[in-house]
Amino acid sequence: MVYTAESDPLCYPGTTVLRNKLGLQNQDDLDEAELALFLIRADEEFPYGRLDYPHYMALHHHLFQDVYEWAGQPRTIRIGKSGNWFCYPEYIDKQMKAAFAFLERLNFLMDMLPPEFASNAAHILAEVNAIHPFREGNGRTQLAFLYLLTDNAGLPFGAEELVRERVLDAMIQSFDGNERPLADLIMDIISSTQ
Ligand SMILES: Nc1ncnc2c1ncn2[C@@H]1O[C@H](COP(=O)(O)OP(=O)(O)OP(=O)(O)O)[C@@H](O)[C@H]1O
Repeated sequence: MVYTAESDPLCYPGTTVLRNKLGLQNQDDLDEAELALFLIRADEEFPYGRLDYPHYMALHHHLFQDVYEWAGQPRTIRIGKSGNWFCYPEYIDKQMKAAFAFLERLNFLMDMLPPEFASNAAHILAEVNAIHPFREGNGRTQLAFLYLLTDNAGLPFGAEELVRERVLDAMIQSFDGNERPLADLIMDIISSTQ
């Protein structure tokens, strides 16, 4: 996804292409390789963890370790999308700790009725999206983490509900303070019978 970014030391000089382990300096080539390598890692077993902040970072590392040196590490520059600026990097650590403390207080969303699970999971995802801890790969890490939350709660995960436009619209609305579409989407995901 294209970001509004400040001059970025993570990019090859004079470009908006992120430095990568493959040495690819063309964005289309990088997109293609990144997706292929991500899909291989997404198919593997995810790292074990406590559904906490370190686990979230480990998940990103797992998914993007073949592409970026900084996989699993928070970004250091300010970024935004379509006029929405995400958490300034100096506050990422504090905000992530707060989001994951909330999740722990809710006992990681276990033993909840589906609508309660959906609205709380939507809130966690909305928070983590507004923080946007990584320079790239946030959306895919969010959805991988949602899968871990459903799995831990013994709920199904209907991946067929993940229609790109619907996910994007729900995330953007959550950024603007309306978490309802995201909760409805999660409700459909966990109601899946496929
Ligand atoms: N204008 C916006 N405001 C808030 N959130 C947005 C906006 N545009 C996209 N997003 C969210 O940002 C996330 C995508 O972040 P990023 O591009 O870092 O992840 P990705 O995994 O590389 O991309 P994608 O999710 O598109 O595959 C998604 O959750 C998306 O819904």
